[in-house]
Parts: sequence; C-alpha cells; structure tokens
Amino acid sequence: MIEKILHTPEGVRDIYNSECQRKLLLENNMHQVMSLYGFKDIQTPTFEFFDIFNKERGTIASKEMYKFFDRDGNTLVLRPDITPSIARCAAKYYKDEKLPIRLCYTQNTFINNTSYQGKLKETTQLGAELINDDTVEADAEMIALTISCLLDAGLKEFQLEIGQADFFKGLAEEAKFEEEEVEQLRILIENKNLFGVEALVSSKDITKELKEVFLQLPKLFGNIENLISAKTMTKNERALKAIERLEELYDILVTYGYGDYVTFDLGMLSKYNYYTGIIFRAYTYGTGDAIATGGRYDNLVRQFGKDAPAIGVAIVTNQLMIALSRQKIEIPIEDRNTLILYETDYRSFAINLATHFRNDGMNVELLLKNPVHDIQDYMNYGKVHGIGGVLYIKEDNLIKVIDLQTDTIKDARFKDFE
Ligand SMILES: N[C@@H](Cc1c[nH]c[nH+]1)C(=O)O
Repeated sequence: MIEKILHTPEGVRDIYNSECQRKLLLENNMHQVMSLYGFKDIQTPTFEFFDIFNKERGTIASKEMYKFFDRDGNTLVLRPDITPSIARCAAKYYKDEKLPIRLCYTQNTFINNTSYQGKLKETTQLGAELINDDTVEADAEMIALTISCLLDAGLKEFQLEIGQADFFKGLAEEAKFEEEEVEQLRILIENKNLFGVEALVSSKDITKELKEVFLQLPKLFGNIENLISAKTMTKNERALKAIERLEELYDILVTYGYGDYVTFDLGMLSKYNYYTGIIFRAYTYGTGDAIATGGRYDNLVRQFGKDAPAIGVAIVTNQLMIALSRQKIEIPIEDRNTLILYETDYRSFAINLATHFRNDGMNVELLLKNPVHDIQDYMNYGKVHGIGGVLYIKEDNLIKVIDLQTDTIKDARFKDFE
C-alpha cells in the first residue's frame, strides 16, 4: 500500500541526480545562446485564465488542457503552450513599443494528451519570441537561433523542416472550402494521406488545376529545388508569395552558413491555428517527435490588444535529451563537489575550511563522520553523488586527501590549506 504513494501520475516524472544535472546544463547552455542573440528572460504564471488559450487563439483543443476553478468560479488552465502567454505580456507591458521585442523563457507546459507510448504530459520548453518584426530576416533569425541552439547542445545530424501556412491557406481560400473541410484537409495532408485528400478534393467543384495542387501537396517536400517546381503549379497569389518568402529565407540562411540544415515541406501544417506564415520543426534520430517547433503568428498579439507581428520557437528539452542519449552524445557534467568529512573534535576547523573553499567558488559538502560508516562507505557515496574528492579530517593536524577519480590517498597538514 505504501508503495502507491511513491508513484507519480501517468505522463509526469521525477528528474533527479545526473539526469537533472544534465538537463539543467543543457538548458543553461542553450539559454546562453539565446542571450547571444539578444533575448531577455521572462517568466509567466503556470496557470492562467482559460480565455488566454481558448479556441479563438488557435492553440490546442480544450479537451487537452488541464482545467480547474478558483474560489470565484473562474476557469483556470495549466498553460498548455507559452506563446499565448507571451502574446498577452507583449500587449500588456510593451503596448506602445514599435521596435522589436526579444523574449525568452524556460518553462514547463502541461498537455492532457492520450497516454500512448509513455508520452509526457509535462514538458520543458526553452522558447524565444521575437515580437514587432514582420521581416523575412526575423524568420531567418529564429531559424538560425534554433540551429545554433541544437548545435550547441552537441547535435550534429538534424534537419529543420520549414513549411508556410499561407501556401495552404491561399489554396483553401481559392477553393472556398468550409472551415470544417479545411480542418479535415489539413489533417489529411499533415498525415500525408493521399487517398483521403483525393476523396475530399474530388467531391468539390473546383478547377482541375487547384485539385491537382491539393493532391500534390503531401508530396511537395525536399530541398529548395522542390519549391521552384511548386511555383509552376499555381497562380494563386497568396500561395506564390508564400513560396517566394521561403526562397528569400533560404538565401539568408545560406548567409548564416546554415543552408544544409534546412529542408522545405509545403504540406507541413500545424495543429496550432495561430500560425500565419512560416512554420518549422526540427527532427533528429532517436525520437520521432520534433525537438523544436516554431512559426510566425502575426494575428495572435492583436487578440490581446496590440497589433504586432511575431515569430517564435520552442525547443522541447525532454525530446532533445532523449535524442542526445540515444545518439550517445554526452552532456559533459563535472563531478565538482568536494566532501569535507570530519570527526567531531575538528568541527571548527572543518567549518572554517569549508567557508574558505566556498568563498573561493568551490562546491563543498560538509559531513560529520558517523562511526557506523567507514571511509570506504563515504568513498562509494561520493562516487554516486558527484563528488570529485574527499578531505577527511581525522587527527590533529592530519588530513587524508582522497581523489575519487584515481582512488589515491595522500596525507596533508592543516597548514597546507591555510
Ligand atoms: N508554442 C509553440 C512553439 C512556438 C513558439 N513560438 C511560436 N511557436 C509550441 O508549443 O509548439
């Protein structure tokens, strides 16, 4: 029975010991990259009013959110997505700012998805949002930032797939599809279900040319040349503009030196309806899920009262950790702690020594030796708990210096540490 209270609910888990150390280090390093691109931190609340994430915003479906009530009867949700919260903050705190705003965050999201294949319901996102910039240069910057972060994490082989929400939207607009049909078609194309697309499109009264592009859509992916061929398939202005934007984007990414990391997919559509322009996802070996997702959302901030274009990305740290571990890429953590172990008689000396070392920036674990345990027990303990060395204060004026990396023991005098 007591075992039961040790369990966590399906979809959430404890992260501890070296895994936790590696996760935080990874997040810190990538956060550093975001700082190098000029992004400034923001923290938003873990739960917000349901309205921030409702259907109109275009985030996830209501049934996938964790909802609850406050004592006044307001419906609250655990944030399933951070972009709408940032849009709210941009409208609230930067209302009159006309120039670009760069915000970044490391926060958890909560999605009540079905529990298949151990999918996590709480994940950490390392995100960046660039508001008040509608240029293709901003699109390129966010993609370059994503690539820089993934390279910094140690990944070598990954691809960033880029789509353009407007390509599909332009065609759907021309076909005069109902909202529901658009949604159906979106799912079929996203799943590359050619038969489904054919069945749906054939039942509609649209030109042969338009039908053909819809049928081709799930196949319109690959390198930049595939985009050029897609241009001959339609005269739809919005769709053509979408391709031109992608071509320009590619040119800029080549300037960044990142051309080889990107491919294009005009059939890529997102479950998030707030995307208005480019959308992208990063994939690598070792996990089927995207390790980063992002896109342009030019209409979302307006819903909170500020007319501002925006683009952002979220790197999903948990997925990235899985990929790194399956690719055997190390996140190098150091065993940086020193253990000062002392007998009661030497308490003052031990405390003073620990303070002295801490003032010098060393991590010190201070421990009174329990006679029940021998020195070997403490050495084993140190190895499991990230300790590089033990200073055992045993006798007057004698310190045993134990190096846990080499298992060597040397004697030192008190004065050696003054
Ligand atoms: N919020 C998106 C990622 C994103 C950040 N900015 C724009 N898009 C997600 O959770 O997938």
